[in-house]
Amino acid sequence: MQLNLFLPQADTASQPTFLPLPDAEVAYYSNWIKASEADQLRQQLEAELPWRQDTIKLFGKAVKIPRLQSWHGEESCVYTYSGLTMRPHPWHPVLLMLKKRCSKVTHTPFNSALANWYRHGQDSMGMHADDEPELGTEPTIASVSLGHARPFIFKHRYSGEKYVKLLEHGSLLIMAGKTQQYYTHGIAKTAKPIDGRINLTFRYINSREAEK
Ligand SMILES: O=C(O)CCC(=O)C(=O)O
Ligand SMILES: [Fe+2]
Repeated sequence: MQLNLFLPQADTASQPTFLPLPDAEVAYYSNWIKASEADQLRQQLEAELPWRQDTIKLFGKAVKIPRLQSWHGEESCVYTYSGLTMRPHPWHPVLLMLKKRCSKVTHTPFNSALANWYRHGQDSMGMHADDEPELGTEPTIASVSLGHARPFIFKHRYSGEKYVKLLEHGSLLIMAGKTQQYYTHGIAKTAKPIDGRINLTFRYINSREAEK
């Protein structure tokens, strides 16, 4: 049913690849944004978003998360993540432009975006699913990557099977359907001396759910 989300659009530069993940719906567009524009967007977001390094509680201890983050969207989009409640910053023009482009591809609305800046190979994101109640049961999440390509790891929650997809500069990854119910995902650290990467995940937050 949801596969029509991914019908090729006349105005998108690339055609999607559907990842061979049982129980999930994931589409990948490489070169979704052409390299010269992606370079410029990355520079602008690095310079202009109000980046911060948050602290979360892990086994009762305060730990700095290994990356910088910035949360944007409509005022009602308060988001709770690893026990951290984030109030959104207003939309940045680049985020608003990309949000509209993502909605065109997915035919779904987005009202918020989480920006993550992996400054180097030691920045990472632990395995998790974007399955908070405020995202709904089958969220469509659009993930735009800018900068050094990093392997994105999927792990099936029941079979344990892993699948790795390299998320390239200017790419778009769409996760939909039961992807969050059946898989966790994350970005591992690497000892390689690599350049930074920004990832943007566009989401739809149902603020009524968040209050329950
Ligand atoms: O950096 C990425 O590609 C993953 C980001 C992610 O999983 C998230 O923001 O929830
Ligand atoms: Fe995620």
